[in-house]
Amino acid sequence: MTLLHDLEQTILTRKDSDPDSSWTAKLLSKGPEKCAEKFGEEAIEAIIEAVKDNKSGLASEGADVLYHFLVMLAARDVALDDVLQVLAARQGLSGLAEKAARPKS
Ligand SMILES: N=c1c2ncn([C@@H]3O[C@H](COP(=O)(O)OP(=O)(O)OP(=O)(O)O)[C@@H](O)[C@H]3O)c2ncn1[C@@H]1O[C@H](COP(=O)(O)O)[C@@H](O)[C@H]1O
Repeated sequence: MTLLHDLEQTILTRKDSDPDSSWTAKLLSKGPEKCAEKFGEEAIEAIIEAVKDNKSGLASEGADVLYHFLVMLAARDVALDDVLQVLAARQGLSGLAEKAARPKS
């Protein structure tokens, strides 16, 4: 399991959680459209840091982008592995896509 897979699993558990119990649960309770909107906001914040060449800011906003991307995927029932398999296939690794997406821990 990768760190992103672990985070995906945590986010999925929040789908059944009380919205008042966590930020993730609250965001998911607002629906896929709100999750997508939030992802867009975070992406813009990352773009701003990249344009400013603020490396630490870009790393921090990049983490927000990855987290909100996973929330957006979860809200639409798309698995991280579905995304990673597309990437792997583009590298000519379609037969090895699952292995590439989910290295043994
Ligand atoms: N990785 C993250 C993560 N990254 C960013 N965020 C939250 O995303 C929110 C977005 O930042 P903003 O500044 O836009 O938030 P805001 O201004 O409070 O929100 P708005 O008023 O704009 O809606 C912040 O509240 C951050 O804390 C995260 N919240 C949770 N996680 C992880 O998700 C998992 C589940 O966390 P809980 O939701 O706390 O259960 C844990 O592993 C957490 O580490």
